[in-house]
Amino acid sequence: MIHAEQLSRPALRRQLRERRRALTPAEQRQAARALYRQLAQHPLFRRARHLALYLPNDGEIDPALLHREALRRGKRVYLPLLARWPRTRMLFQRVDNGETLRRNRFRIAEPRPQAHRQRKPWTLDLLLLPLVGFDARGGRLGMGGGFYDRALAYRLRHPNWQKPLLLGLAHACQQVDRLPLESWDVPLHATVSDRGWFRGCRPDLDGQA
Ligand SMILES: Nc1nc2c(c(=O)[nH]1)N(C=O)[C@@H](CNc1ccc(C(=O)N[C@@H](CCC(=O)O)C(=O)O)cc1)CN2
Ligand SMILES: Nc1ncnc2c1ncn2[C@@H]1O[C@H](COP(=O)(O)OP(=O)(O)OP(=O)(O)O)[C@@H](O)[C@H]1O
Repeated sequence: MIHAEQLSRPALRRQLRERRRALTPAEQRQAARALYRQLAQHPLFRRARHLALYLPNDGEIDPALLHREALRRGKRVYLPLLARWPRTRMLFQRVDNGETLRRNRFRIAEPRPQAHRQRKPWTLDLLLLPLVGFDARGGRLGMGGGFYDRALAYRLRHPNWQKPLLLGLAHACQQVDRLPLESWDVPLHATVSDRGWFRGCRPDLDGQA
């Protein structure tokens, strides 16, 4: 496992991004299926009515099987959408099966903005977050844009607000021993990888299994 303290944040990001990009298509497919098995029957997924996930980029683990299953079970599925202004803002917008998407400035597909389909993050039940690196206590390293941290900043002001449940999705090889916690970092309740669950700042999640 990588010892995160010995590396700068950019160096750590570079190493971990290289790792996930190095996975072969067969390894990616296998990891996506293993992730699906970890989550599809879990009560936290089964109970969620409004859930946000992402379209994979740069070797991220692919939640497409969960996406399809969520739609099959009649859940509402949301994707991140970068706001035109301010450019640091990220919104969550509901998507339909087969809806045409466009590419944002990072070349990641996203829905065309439609205000009536957007939902405030604190009203979602479950948020599945992409990540570059994670640790076993809820630490998350993202792509460096601060988009998720900004969208979730209300959590730091309202620590008792429960929604949504924050689950990081990862390849097992993205785990590091300990990520330094920045003042704006919003800890994850847990991270789920193709090899299992890592409870973060909600040790009581066990009680919900
Ligand atoms: N799948 C997925 N969707 C997501 C995110 C994510 O991490 N994963 N985001 C989570 O925040 C937002 C996009 N954030 C991003 C931040 C930086 C880069 C990135 O690749 N930066 C390049 C430079 C690209 C450029 O400027 O043209 C780089 O660092 O190499 C990509 C996405 C919204 N959608
Ligand atoms: N709540 C916030 N308000 C204002 N700026 C923020 C907030 N959260 C993060 N930022 C800024 O965003 C920048 C990137 O943060 P960080 O490196 O933690 O991003 P990240 O978690 O890797 O990215 P992402 O959340 O997009 O995946 C930091 O310079 C930080 O100042």
